[in-house]
Amino acid sequence: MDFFQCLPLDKARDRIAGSLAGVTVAPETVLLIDALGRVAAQDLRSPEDLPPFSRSTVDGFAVRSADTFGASETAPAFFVVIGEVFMGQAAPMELAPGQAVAIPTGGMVPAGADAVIMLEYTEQPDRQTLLALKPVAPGENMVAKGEDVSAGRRMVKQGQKITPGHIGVLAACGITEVLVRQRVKVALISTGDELVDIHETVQMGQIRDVNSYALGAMLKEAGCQVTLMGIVRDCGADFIEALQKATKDHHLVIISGGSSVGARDYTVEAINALGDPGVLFHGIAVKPGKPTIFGMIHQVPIFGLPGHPVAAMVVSEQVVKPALRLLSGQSEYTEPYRVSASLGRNLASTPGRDDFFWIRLHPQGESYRAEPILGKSGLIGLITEADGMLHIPADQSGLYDGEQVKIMLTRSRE
Ligand SMILES: Nc1nc2c(c(=O)[nH]1)N[C@H]1C(S)=C(S)[C@@H](COP(=O)(O)OP(=O)(O)OC[C@H]3O[C@@H](n4cnc5c(N)ncnc54)[C@H](O)[C@@H]3O)O[C@H]1N2
Ligand code: MOO
Repeated sequence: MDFFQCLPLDKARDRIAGSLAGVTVAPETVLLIDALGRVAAQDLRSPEDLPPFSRSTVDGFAVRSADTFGASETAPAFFVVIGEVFMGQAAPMELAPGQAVAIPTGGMVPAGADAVIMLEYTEQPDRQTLLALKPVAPGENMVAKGEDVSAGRRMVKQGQKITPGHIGVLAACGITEVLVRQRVKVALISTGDELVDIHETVQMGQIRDVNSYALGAMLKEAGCQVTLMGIVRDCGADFIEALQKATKDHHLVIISGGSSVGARDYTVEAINALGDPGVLFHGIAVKPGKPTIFGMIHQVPIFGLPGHPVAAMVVSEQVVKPALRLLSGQSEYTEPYRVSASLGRNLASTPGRDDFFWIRLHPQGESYRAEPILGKSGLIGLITEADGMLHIPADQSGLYDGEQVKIMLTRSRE
């Protein structure tokens, strides 16, 4: 396979999606608190109304709203206070016209009442008498039974990533365990005779293995269970053994380095040797990231990423992450958050190739100025400055200084 026959990015993504159709990690049950960030393996519907009874949202008096009609400071509405609701207890009384009940924030609104008047808009000449100094509308200052979530409503959709909000609503319904997809188990292999692990001392000519750590961190952030398989020397037999081991216990394998055409490049041969269908493409029309490899060894997708760390990170973001979403059963593709910005300089791009630029955002008035971080793809130091990425699609030949662009955020400013 000739890697200079580069596949367009959209075709590469389609080929990956086609290969992963029906390949999804198995479900497992986890405790609610451990479900954060996991992908729901089933729809979750509320077994009950939330709140299960009407509740006050203020400290005040539960009343019939009609009884407060026309009330004002000069002509207050009169009520007889028939009792008090206590926090955490059922309200046993039923309000008749002209009656009011003292109620705390969160207390159960008694039968017959349809609104709560805030304490500060009332006066109590004595314990039994209440003056309402302004009217309240039906439903004011209270949450009706089932108003938050009605029984049977879908709270989480199968394939959705579970957020703190989902956890909250599930807790409110008393759901203690959730069926989610397993974390995608990813094995990372770095290749290259020049690489040493970060714990070792580097000799002249050697460099530390950046990709295992940078890619491992990206994948962990994406919710994967990551195994660093370490560095494999550029030798056919060792490499095949490492890859075989990785495919046995993982859902996805990433190899970095050894993807371009060269005497030491065993990745393609090894993937083809280990099982069908083998390599499905080698080379994508993307900069950086051209020498990317994708293959499947039986049901396990294998990515060969460029050795240059920054290029490997771009490909991870743009190509590996969509594959992870499919593997983890995520039903919806949510575009990464983008912010509008004005481009800070002219940027040339080659038509027929998708270009990605790392961007630093500078606040400018109500918006941002996008400053491209330009440098060779081997320079990892650049990326620490980046807030996001700019994509120039294959059908464009560049952008001008001052043009409005959309930046995909790769980090949040907290
Ligand atoms: N004649 C050509 N040479 C190259 C081309 C080309 O089109 N024609 N493409 C260049 C591009 S672009 C890239 S990217 C690299 C891809 O090469 P490989 O994927 O085979 O990777 P290596 O040769 O093993 O490494 C490239 C570079 O990255 C460093 N590296 C590798 N792994 C790591 C790691 N884990 N941590 C840190 N740095 C790593 C490695 O030392 C090399 O400097 O090919 C170009 N060549
Ligand atoms: O394609 Mo290389 O991956 O530009 O750095």
